[in-house]
Amino acid sequence: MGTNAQLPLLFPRDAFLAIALSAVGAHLVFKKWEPKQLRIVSLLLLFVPACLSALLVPHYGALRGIPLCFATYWSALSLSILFYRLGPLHPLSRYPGPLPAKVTKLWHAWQVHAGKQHLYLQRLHDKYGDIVRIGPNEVSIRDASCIMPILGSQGMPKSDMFLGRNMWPETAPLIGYRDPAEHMKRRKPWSRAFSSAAVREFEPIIQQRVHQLVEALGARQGQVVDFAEWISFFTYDFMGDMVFGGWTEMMRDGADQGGLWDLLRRGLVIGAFWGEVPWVSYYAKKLPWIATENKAMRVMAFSRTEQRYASGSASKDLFYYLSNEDGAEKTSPPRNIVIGDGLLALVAGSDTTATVVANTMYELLRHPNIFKRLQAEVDKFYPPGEDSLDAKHIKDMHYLEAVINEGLRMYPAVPSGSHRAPEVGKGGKAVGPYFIPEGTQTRVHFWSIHRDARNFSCPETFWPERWLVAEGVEALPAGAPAPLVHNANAFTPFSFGPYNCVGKNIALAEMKQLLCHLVQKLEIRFADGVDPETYTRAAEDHFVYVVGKLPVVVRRRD
Ligand code: HEM
Repeated sequence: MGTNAQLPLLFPRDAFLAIALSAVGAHLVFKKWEPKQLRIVSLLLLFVPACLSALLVPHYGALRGIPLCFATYWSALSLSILFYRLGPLHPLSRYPGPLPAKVTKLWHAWQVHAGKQHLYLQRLHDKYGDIVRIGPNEVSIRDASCIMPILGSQGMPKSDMFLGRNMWPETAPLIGYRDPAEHMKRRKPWSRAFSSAAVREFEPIIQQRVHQLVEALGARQGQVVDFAEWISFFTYDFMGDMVFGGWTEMMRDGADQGGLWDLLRRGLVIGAFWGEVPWVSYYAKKLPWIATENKAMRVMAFSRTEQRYASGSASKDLFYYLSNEDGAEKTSPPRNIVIGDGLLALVAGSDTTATVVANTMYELLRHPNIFKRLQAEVDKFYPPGEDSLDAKHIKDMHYLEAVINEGLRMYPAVPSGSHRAPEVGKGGKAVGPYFIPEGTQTRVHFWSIHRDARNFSCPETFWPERWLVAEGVEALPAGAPAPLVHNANAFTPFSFGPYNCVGKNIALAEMKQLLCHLVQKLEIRFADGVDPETYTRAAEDHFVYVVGKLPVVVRRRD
């Protein structure tokens, strides 16, 4: 009996084979169910090989048998994954892309973390074509005909990218809702808040904050100021007013004294990384230092929300709609949802608008003739003495609109788009000339589409006139490339379809008012010795396009 107990279950060769086959089995489990729970992952990666060691210990003893078993199991698992991802059986095998990206999503996540994702993806599209495999289960698309089938109402729902980005799953904000019906329901108060009528209610806040910015810059005339920083001060102060009826006073202080900015920006960078590899975030969020950082942000958001609940509505700010103070819904949403959405508005509305205005100003400063033409239009509608804070002429200012459109075209605030994925259980979706298999993260790369000569003539040139020519407002100037290529359907800075930017109306109103008043009141030039290219080089794509310093000198015009 004692002798039988020591008999090995299998000969060494069969034992190794059994271990390798078990690893392939584990791969199939990971592939089919994508388990994230630590208990199940540990079971598959640690417990199973630990048990299988029993097959080798009788041959090699515990000291060699256990490590040998683990090495065999993990190697077989890695090889199984590698061969599948690179092999012809993978559903994305027909799509080209860089080898490391096909092997692991960590490759692309690293590019995202480095902040140059927008340029990296543009290079990939130039090299591989309109569809590129940028992860084992992910593609990027640069084909304007795919915008509607991917992003439109019959398109794809959101992917799990936002599960990774979201700091606290229990306070999922609107942007993270994957279920189309839930998303539509949750978007209703936002749509009420940003209807054309409601946006007019925000005009006095815009005017007051625009006036404050121009005064603050005017008070610093002759000094070097970082225009990009001041625009961010402005957008944060404005969004604080618009969302919560008041929060920050960065323009008054000339600084982010509460440290809100740093906290949110760090969240943006790490969130962009996690969005690429949601399973990493699942574990990372449990790490003590990340948990502490999350907590700081949460405490800040909670305290502001509590204050706003306590003070009630002095005006119809966004909170008024989000918390159902307008009484449009039968039941009010729980506080955690309101907190999540309030914070989303602050982040989604501040950095995006700031980045577009800073980039547009950068191009205006590089093209003094365009700046002059804009100034001439502003002076025509708002001659000296006329209050350019009164929005009455803005709708007639076609050149202002063209300048802003051109800024949005060249510098979409979300350059690399947000992810979608075919509906679960449908097997995949045909999108233009492509078939996207189920489980494939899919993005439309706005940056590349906006800078594609098939969509826009001279795509790398800041040329606002293109918008006027395209609308028939003026003729194509002599010497311009004819015919004008202008694919309006390819212009999607606010995305497209049911998940598009809900704040588009307010963002446009804010940017027009701001640029109009700035140009009426101030002369602006690059500070001496500034190399404008440094500004473009410093820009980074962390889901939102983040700009560097833009040192300028201003002079009052009156
Ligand atoms: C120039 C300024 C802005 C640009 C270029 C911009 C662009 C975008 C883009 C590209 C998306 C992603 C849509 C998608 O997933 O397909 C988005 C979403 C969103 N934006 Fe904006 N945005 C801007 C300003 C604002 C403002 C001022 C607000 C106001 C709070 C705002 C609120 C939102 C929200 C809540 C979402 C999520 C919508 C949803 O999931 O239903 N954005 N934005």
